[in-house]
Amino acid sequence: MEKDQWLKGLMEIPVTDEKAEKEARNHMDQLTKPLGALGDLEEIVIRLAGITGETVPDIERKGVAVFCGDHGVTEEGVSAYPAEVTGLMIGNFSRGKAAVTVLARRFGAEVSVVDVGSRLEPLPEGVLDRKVRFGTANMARGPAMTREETLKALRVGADLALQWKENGIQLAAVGEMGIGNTTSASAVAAVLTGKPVRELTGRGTGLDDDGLERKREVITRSLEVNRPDPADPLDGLAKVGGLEIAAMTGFILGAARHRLPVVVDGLISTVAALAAVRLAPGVRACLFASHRSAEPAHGVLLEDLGLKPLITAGMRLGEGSGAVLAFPLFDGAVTTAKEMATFSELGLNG
Ligand SMILES: O=C(O)c1ccc[n+]([C@@H]2O[C@H](COP(=O)([O-])O)[C@@H](O)[C@H]2O)c1
Ligand SMILES: Cc1cc2nc[nH]c2cc1C
Repeated sequence: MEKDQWLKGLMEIPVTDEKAEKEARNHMDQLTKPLGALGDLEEIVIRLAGITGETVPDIERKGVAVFCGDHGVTEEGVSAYPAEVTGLMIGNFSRGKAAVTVLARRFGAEVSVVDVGSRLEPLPEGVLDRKVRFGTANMARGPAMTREETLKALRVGADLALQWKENGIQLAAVGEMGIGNTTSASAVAAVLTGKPVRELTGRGTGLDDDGLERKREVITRSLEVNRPDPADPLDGLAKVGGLEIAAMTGFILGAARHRLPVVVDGLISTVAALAAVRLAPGVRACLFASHRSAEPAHGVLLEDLGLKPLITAGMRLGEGSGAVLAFPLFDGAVTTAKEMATFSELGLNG
C-alpha cells in the first residue's frame, strides 16, 4: 500500500509552463536572425522554458547517469560479446576511460555510474552500489525478475533523479551498460508498441545473420513464455526487461516529477522512456532525444514518443554517449537566447 502511494506520487508530473514557453518563443523570434533560422536550437530553448518555467533557463550543471545490469538471456547466445564485458566496462567507467566518461569530461558533465544489477563484485571505486540482484534470470525460460525487484530498481533511478535535482543538476542524460540488453529492450518495445518482433530486432553489438535470426527467435519465445500484459508497463519491464532498464524508467519518471529535463540516448534508454510515458503521459514533455541509433527499433520508439533526434551519427553504443554528445547543442541554444541582440537593439522593428 505504502509502495503504491510512492509510485502514485512519482507519477504526479507537473504540467508544462505554457506562459514561459510563449515568452521563450517571443524572445527567440526577436533575436537578430531570420525567423526560425536556428531550427532545433530554438525548439530546445522553448521546450526547456516549458519544463523549467524560466524563459531562458540556466543549464550550466549537467549530468549523465549510467545504469548497469546483467542479463540472464545472454545464455541464449544473443550478443556478439560475452556477458563478462558488462563488469569489465563498469571498471572502465570507474577509471574514466569509456566513451561516455571521456565525452563527459570533454563537455563538462558530471557522471554517476550506478550498478543496479550487474554480476560484478566487489564494485570498483566511485560506482554507486544499488544492486537489486546479480543479473536477471533468463527470460526465454521464465520472468526476468519479479515485480518487487522491478519496483526496487525503479526506485533506485527515481531516488537518483531527486538527489540530482536537490544537488543543482539542471540538465540530465541517461544511459546504460548491459550485455544482452538490446534483446530485452526489443522485447519490451514489442510489448509496448504491439509491433512485430522482426521489425524491432537489430544486431546490437554486431550479430551476424545467424545470430540475428536466433535473437528474433529468443525474443519471440520469451514473449510466448511470459505473456506480458501490454496495458501494464511494469509487467513488461519485469518479465522481459532488465534491472538497468527499470532503473532508467524510474530515473526518467523522477526527473519529470521534479522538472529536470532529461536527454535519452539510444534504443535501451528510449524504451525505458516509453515505459515511463505509458505510466505517466506527462513525462513526454520533459524528454529530449539526442540521436537516432542504428538499431531499427529506435526509430519506431522515437516516432511513438513524438521525439525528433538532434543528431544522426549512426551510433549504437549506449552508455549515454550520444546524449552527452548532444549537450553542446543545448549550450549553444541557451547561449544564443542569452547573448544575441534583438532587432529592437539594432534599431529595427523585427
Ligand atoms: O544505444 C543503442 O542503441 C545500442 C545499440 C546496440 C548496443 N548497445 C550497447 O551494447 C550492449 C547491448 O548490446 P547486445 O548486443 O549485447 O544486446 C549494451 O551495453 C548497450 O549499451 C547500445
Ligand atoms: C566493449 C563494449 C562497450 C559498451 N558500451 C556500451 N555497450 C557496450 C558493449 C561493448 C561490447
